[in-house]
Amino acid sequence: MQSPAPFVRLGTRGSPLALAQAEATRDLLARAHDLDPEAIEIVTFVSTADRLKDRPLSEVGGKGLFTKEIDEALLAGEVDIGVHSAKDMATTPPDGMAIGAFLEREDVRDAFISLSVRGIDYLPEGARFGTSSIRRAAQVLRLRPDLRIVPFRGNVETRLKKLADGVADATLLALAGLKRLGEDHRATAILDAQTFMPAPAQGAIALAVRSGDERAAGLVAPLNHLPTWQAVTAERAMLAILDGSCRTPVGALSVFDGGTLTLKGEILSLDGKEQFVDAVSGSAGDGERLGAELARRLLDAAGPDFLARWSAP
Ligand SMILES: NCc1[nH]cc(CCC(=O)O)c1CC(=O)O
Repeated sequence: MQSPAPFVRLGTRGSPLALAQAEATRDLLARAHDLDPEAIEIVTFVSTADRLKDRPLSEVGGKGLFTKEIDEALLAGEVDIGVHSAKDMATTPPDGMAIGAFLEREDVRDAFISLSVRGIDYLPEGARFGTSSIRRAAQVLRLRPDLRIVPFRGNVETRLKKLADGVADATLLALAGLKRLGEDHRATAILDAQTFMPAPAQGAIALAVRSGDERAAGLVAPLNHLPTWQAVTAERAMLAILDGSCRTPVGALSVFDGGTLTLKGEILSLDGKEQFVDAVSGSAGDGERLGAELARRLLDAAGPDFLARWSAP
């Protein structure tokens, strides 16, 4: 006998973190619409980023690679909702797709993890720092130019295993991911977001839908968290102008004070020696404009050739 068609299908990558995010989405959908969670099917995809996991993302082409396969399945009608880490998404959604909601953001900060020392300052001269993020590498090198950056890709578990195997002396991971995996006790220290600005949209989960799919849009709408939407919109608008493809180190931090959003941002040279930081404030609903304004200010300060000089190959 054929089993009944699922009520709604979620598309996700198959990593433990991606699955945890899809399961959280399923539970929120079930609760918001009084559905049996069993009626919500989770369909997993292997992304290009997962297949090319031995090469730095800045090399293989960046953000769209985490979402491509899921985007295609969504457009083909094989799934109804794509569940993504917002920081892995291209700043412009592919044709025919829209972001229907951002779930309430987790902690935006990065966690420092080491099995030998309690903070970046304590690493011995020339220690190996494992990261494939050009933002994290630049931020770490800015403080500790003596450290050696070693490539460190793979999912969260793989990276923790690499640390245990001695591939590097320390690494940085998003605290949000560790929390969602119940692994935040692995954090040796939590970095201050003002000095170690997170990636734009870090800690937020985006729900993608087909443009014009009213049913899917209606399903995800109650899950949208407005302050997250506003903050992530501002951060992604900044990123869209600075660099949409992961090739320039960019950090961002949104802070709310009542209805006012302050967006702080930075761009760095790959070696961390040059850094431009600025902030803009305005109405929280004006994120697109705030992000664009901050990006222009940073570009003006850095000079016209900064991005060309300091983009990853
Ligand atoms: N690029 C990989 C990625 N994409 C999202 C997260 C963490 C979860 C999040 O930011 O929501 C991670 C891992 C990491 O940076 O440690």
